[in-house]
Amino acid sequence: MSKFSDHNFKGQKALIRVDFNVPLNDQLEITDDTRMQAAVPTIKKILADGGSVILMSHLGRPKDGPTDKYSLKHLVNRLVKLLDGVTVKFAEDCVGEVAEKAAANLQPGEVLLLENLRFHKQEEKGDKTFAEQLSKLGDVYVNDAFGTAHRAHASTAVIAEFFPGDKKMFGLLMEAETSSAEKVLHSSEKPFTAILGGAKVSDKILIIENLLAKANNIIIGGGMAYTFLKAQGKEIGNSLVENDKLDLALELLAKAKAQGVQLLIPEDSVAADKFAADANTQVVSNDSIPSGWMGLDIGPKSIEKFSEVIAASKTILWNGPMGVFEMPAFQGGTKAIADAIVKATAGGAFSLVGGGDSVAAVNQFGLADKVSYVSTGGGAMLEYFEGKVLPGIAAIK
Ligand SMILES: Nc1ncnc2c1ncn2[C@@H]1O[C@H](COP(=O)(O)OP(=O)(O)OP(=O)(O)O)[C@@H](O)[C@H]1O
Ligand SMILES: O=C(O)[C@H](O)COP(=O)(O)O
Repeated sequence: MSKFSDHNFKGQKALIRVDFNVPLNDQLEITDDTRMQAAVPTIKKILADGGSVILMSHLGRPKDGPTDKYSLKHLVNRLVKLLDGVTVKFAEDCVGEVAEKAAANLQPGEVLLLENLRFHKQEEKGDKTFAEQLSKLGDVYVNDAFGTAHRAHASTAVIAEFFPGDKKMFGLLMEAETSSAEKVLHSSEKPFTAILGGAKVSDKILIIENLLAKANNIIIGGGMAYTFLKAQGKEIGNSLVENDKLDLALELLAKAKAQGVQLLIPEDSVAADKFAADANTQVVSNDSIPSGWMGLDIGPKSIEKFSEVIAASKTILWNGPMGVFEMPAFQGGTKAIADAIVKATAGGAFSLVGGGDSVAAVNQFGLADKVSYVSTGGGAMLEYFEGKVLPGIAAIK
């Protein structure tokens, strides 16, 4: 493995895996470009050395091949702006003739953005031939995708096999992220509170088990909470649920109790009669969400309880919004939890916020500079905290 800052990229084509999985609205506009901004120092150093840059990333979770909604072409203009007007070319496929030609024609000082890696099924399968095809596009491989480092995919892990030790390295973002996470891991003052929310229930529910060994309090909000509530036999109406995780949820509740960890689940919700910004809403107890309604935010009692626990914490880890914060009617819970974290931070706690949407929420509320560290990793950050060696990191080392 080579050290990024010691490497001179003059005349080289650097193939960088970035995590440009940014949130887009219905008009396909970027609503938060934190992850793109975070990759800029790495890109600029390569261009300043006299090299050229080939960027590859996924966007969302496309299931059926190329889909306009998930095209990285929607990011080109923003990238040009963030790079102060540098030429950014776009290849409509990440492998094959289109990509190879575009890479071959790339001049020093230019950037080429490849189309969404996940338009090919081979990416997530970690296919070797696909990884080798990608590897041919660049002279050196730089992994700067901390947010995707927990995935053992072709572009994040397998590809590293095709570069010799002095031609593969981490980028500046990856270095910064891992050193901040190490700081928290080794200096976590108690009480340590982990706050989890969002919609990726099956991904994140497994992380809770490992957090039980580290945290004093685990707060569950967002879509994830309803799997726990249903497991306890509560009526959750049409709320988000993963029925194959009900037993696991019960097991986690029992384990938390046995280990003396406070696992907090929301008592009430802001429920809606449809998943829409103009839905009818009502605050309901989580004992019984009316049939046909769905919980889209935590309610006032939950906010009060969660805020008390946060106020007494010295280390706070937050991933996943408390509700559908993209819609004003359901952003109250996420905003209140963000405020509680900011207050605790001002009082001396260390707070780390990570995850595409959690970071977007903190930015939307103008609070990003009031927490201790904003990470571009959501799931990746959580897995790092579990002490796992992330595939994207292991592949380079
Ligand atoms: N009660 C809920 N029902 C349905 N969706 C919800 C609910 N609460 C939150 N969400 C949605 O969860 C999404 C974010 O979840 P996600 O798990 O992707 O978080 P994240 O911060 O982006 O983390 P990561 O970076 O790991 O993906 C948001 O789009 C939000 O609208
Ligand atoms: O947003 C994220 O957590 C990363 O970009 C990884 O996305 P994934 O969960 O779809 O693999």
